[in-house]
Amino acid sequence: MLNTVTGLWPRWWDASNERQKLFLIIAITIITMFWFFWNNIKPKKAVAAPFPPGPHGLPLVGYLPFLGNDLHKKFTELARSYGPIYKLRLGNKLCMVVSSPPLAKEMVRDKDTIFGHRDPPISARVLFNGGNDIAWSSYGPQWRKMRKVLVREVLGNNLDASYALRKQEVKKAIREVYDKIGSPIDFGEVAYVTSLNTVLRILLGGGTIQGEKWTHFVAQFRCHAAEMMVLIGKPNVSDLFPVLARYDLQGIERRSKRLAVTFDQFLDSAIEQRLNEEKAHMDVREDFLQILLDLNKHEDAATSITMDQLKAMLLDIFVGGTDTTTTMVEWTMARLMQHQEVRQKVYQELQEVVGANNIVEEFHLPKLRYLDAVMKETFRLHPALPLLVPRFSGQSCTVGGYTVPKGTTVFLNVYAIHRDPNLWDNPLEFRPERFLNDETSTFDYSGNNFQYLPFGSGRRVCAGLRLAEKMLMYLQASLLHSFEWKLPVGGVLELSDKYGIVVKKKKPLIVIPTPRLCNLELY
Ligand code: HEM
Repeated sequence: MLNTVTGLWPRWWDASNERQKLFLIIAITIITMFWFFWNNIKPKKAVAAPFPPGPHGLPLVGYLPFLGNDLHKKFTELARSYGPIYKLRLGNKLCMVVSSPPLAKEMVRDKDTIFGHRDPPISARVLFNGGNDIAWSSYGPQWRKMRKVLVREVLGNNLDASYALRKQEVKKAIREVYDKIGSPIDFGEVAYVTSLNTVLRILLGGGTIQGEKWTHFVAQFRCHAAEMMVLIGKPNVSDLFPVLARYDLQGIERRSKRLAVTFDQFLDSAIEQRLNEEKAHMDVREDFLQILLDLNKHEDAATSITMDQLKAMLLDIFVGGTDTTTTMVEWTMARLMQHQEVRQKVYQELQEVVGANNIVEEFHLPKLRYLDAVMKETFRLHPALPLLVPRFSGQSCTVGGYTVPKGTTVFLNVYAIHRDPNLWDNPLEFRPERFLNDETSTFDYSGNNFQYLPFGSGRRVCAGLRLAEKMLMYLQASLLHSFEWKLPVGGVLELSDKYGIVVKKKKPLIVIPTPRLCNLELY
């Protein structure tokens, strides 16, 4: 029996071994098939896109200590090492910098609602009605309505109506320069005083404040405006480290609150005076204040605005239009001083289009094609806002295949795009003719070509574009047509810039005017 059993055992063992092998083979096949099926058929779990590359900073402060003073240049330099999109941490804030046309398009055209938000600094939040103006408010119904009111109701049909007010100020500027014929003058100061007067005149100057009273009003406004620009432009520890905001270590919030009250009182008194003029049926010329007061009385919810919105919009137009215009007029003149042959062509065009016995009028402007190219080339090399107004991502998304988390501050580096040798021939050369070529003659300021974005692009493109174009060309053409300008003997032309909310010339442009027009009554 035992023998039988032991005799059977090896055979059974062999057989059972075979069975085990078979079982093993079947099991492996099933597991392999299952694994294959699982990996290939089941819906794939999304693998998160990586973060963009970027420089490492220090704990707590991030890259802040390495930024230096010229943010636009530092950001351009970093793009050479890290590519067209990179990240860096500034204090508590995650920031990204984008500097190529395809990525700019992806951001402000394809994903415009995500990047249509802003993250205003505390100073702007305090000064601009809680950040509920146009420039600082986030994308949403309030911003959409305010922007529509500005673009359609205020600037839409009324720009031509306010031409008389612009003309009055430009004529005044020409007279003032004429009084200084032959002596060196600070061209930026002339441009600033004229821009300030022009913007305030079209905003508030249609009423009865005239003469000495107006001069005093402008002088006061100038002081407050200067402080406002300092407060908005100053890096604030409270913005970079929100946990410290309650201590207001630099006193910026406190000063902004005080200034906000001053502006409020200032605008209140201008509004009150206008309402009194209305009551007394005085003859008031159509300025933006009048248009906005009429909208304040509208019943229609789509266009009516509150008094707070009215004041915020007046400040937006003021801030948007003054420093930017001044800076661009000064840069253009500096470039013309550097390039005599370009200057001669501008004068030749003015001679043909306007003539020596006339002053420049706004209807001449569309015919000044060469001057237009000069301004575009100046904007290319010296965009007034080289990083635009920073955007803020409202939700997480990807750009260029990289993750951009919700709440990231995004800078679009227009300065780098405008000077990119892959996009522009000899990009550092000042050559207005490039805007008269077939390829580039279609470049305009609307932001539709992502290679050229001096006024931004997408939904948040500059809301005052039409006014800006008119003011800039009119002022520049008038100052050029009325005078020859030259550098003082031994004067050196400096073209370096200084970073700020608006990137200005580092050193003032000092030039000497001489009259060009034969008819002295034109001055
Ligand atoms: C040379 C003149 C000017 C330049 C270079 C300029 C440039 C710019 C730029 C780059 C932006 C940001 C765009 C973006 O984020 O994509 C902007 C926004 C804005 N600008 Fe201008 N600007 C000028 C004149 C004006 C004028 C005259 C006004 C007044 C009506 C104005 C009102 C605004 C407003 C309200 C915004 C905010 C738009 C928004 O966030 O929706 N700007 N500007």
